[in-house]
Amino acid sequence: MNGSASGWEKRQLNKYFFNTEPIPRLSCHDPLAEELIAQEKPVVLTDTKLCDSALKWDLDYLAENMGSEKYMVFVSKDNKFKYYDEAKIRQYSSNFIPPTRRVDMSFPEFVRKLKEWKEGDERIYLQQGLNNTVGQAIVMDFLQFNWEWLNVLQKKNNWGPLTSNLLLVGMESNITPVHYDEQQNFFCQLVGYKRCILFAPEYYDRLYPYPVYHPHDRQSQVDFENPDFERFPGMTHLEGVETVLGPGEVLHIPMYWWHQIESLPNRGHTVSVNFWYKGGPTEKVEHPLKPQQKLAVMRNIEKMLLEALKDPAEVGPLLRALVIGRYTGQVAEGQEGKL
Ligand SMILES: O=C(O)CCC(=O)C(=O)O
Ligand SMILES: [Fe+2]
Repeated sequence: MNGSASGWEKRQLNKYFFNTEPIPRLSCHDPLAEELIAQEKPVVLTDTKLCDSALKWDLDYLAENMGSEKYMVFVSKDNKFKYYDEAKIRQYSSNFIPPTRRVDMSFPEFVRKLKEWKEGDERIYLQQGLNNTVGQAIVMDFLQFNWEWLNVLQKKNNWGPLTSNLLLVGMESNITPVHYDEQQNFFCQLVGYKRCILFAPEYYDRLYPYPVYHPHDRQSQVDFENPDFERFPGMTHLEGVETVLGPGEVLHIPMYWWHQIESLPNRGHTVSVNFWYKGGPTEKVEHPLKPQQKLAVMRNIEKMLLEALKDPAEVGPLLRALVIGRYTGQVAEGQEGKL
């Protein structure tokens, strides 16, 4: 993979400890592209014209047309912006220290901060769902998205409704650490370049997700830049797929696929917009279940246990008592599973 012609070079990419294969890059008219989407596999579509009307959404255009509403901007001391659920902090984790801080600001204020930024300052990342407060020009651009193409795919794949379009405006080198989402995603790059590293849902246990009650639910506990192999030995077996997404390109991130997204260093800021769709209803369940179906089952079991026990600290001992020596080859030591 050498994208120097399209504006980036391989040596700009962080070196990680796992191998990756390139994600297929196809025309949206190629039948294989639709096949991959139907099979819930990632694919880069190079010519959807999905957001061509938004390729002009640079900082000045957005500052002028986003309206005067305040937008969600995350502030980080380093280049990582790990998501956390504010409601889950209130519910269970009063001692949780958020790794980033949310500051709401108007778009012109955000752009001013971006332009004034210098090495050593805190980094910023705007992440805001598009809503009806945006100005008329943005509404017009939005209406010109290639909805026809999207609607056909949504129907073909039996997806649920579009739930939101997240607008992401980031600084070069910003990283959204590895996590999975519970929705289907068409991720559309508008300005600048993003490296997208994905892992299949079967890597669930090798990426060590936080427990569901935790504010970092759906995020991996693993840090690719500082991997702790003693604590997370399964990561040594990771194999990913990746691509660098440029303006006008769309990446399908299937539901439950792990992804880490990095704005390339030294290539300027980035603007992206995503399309999140609810997954389709499961029609006929076939066994063995697919990894993503097992993952959904595990999430439900975890949530039910928490609902019953009320205390996250009680979930682990109960699960250990249920499993060790009964569903595992290990002999129970009699204290592992203290209820
Ligand atoms: O672009 C990013 O930084 C993160 C995007 C993401 O995780 C998503 O669209 O699901
Ligand atoms: Fe995501």
